Amino acid sequence: MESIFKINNLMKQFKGKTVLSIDELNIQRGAVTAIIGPSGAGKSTLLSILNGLTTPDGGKILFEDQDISGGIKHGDYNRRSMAMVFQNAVMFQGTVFENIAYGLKLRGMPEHEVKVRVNEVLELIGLKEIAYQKAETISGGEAQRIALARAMVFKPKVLFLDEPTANLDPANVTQIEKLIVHAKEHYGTTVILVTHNMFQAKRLANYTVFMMNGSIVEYGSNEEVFANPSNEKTKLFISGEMIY
Ligand SMILES: Nc1ncnc2c1ncn2[C@@H]1O[C@H](COP(=O)(O)OP(=O)(O)OP(=O)(O)O)[C@@H](O)[C@H]1O
Repeated sequence: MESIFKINNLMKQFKGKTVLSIDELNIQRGAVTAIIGPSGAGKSTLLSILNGLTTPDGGKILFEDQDISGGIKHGDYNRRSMAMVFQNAVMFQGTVFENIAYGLKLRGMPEHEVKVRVNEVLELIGLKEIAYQKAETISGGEAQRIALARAMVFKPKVLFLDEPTANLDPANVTQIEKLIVHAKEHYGTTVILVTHNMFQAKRLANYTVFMMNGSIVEYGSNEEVFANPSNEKTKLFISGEMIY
């Protein structure tokens, strides 16, 4: 398998405290990689560095063999290959359709093409019937599905998800997970998912990174990490026995 991201000797500090220290990490292209670990382990910081939004204080990070250690600027070509969804999505004013179409229009995509793309994702997320409803009137679960649709409509090379299903009911979780698998299988999207839900990591990921105190404790295929972890701390964490 080919690596889409390559990290070496990565270091990040906040106010003099080291919050991330990673010797080596290669993220596989076209796979779902889950990042798990206790609160404060550095998961979101790592995601933000991979996404080029946060710059590391040391080390090197390559995206498709280009050095992005200095971050990725707005309007940069690489910025357009990546999309990100956080928990608790915020809707723009306007309809559900307009929310999803907005970014494509901004990029100058012709109207008819926008329509085709947006309708395709609306179908996928099962929200076609509320396409013309005002976005501010929809439920939290629907908003989160729309946020994912807004990211997926670009068919991004990389999709970053930070706790995308936190606080959602099982039906919405299932819809979102289906969409993530669809992005991987039909668009060839590389998905990097931060989750507190161990079962979700197990269900969705091909690879899992287990982090603690800013470092990687274990990284491997899901079979390795969940069925046969090599580190005692991983065993405790995935069995729910770790107290932190
Ligand atoms: N902008 C910032 N300024 C200061 N400290 C920060 C900043 N962002 C993160 N940190 C600190 O860095 C450490 C790692 O935070 P991070 O959010 O990456 O952890 P996490 O594993 O994603 O946690 P959680 O699961 O709670 O979201 C924490 O100690 C946090 O307080």
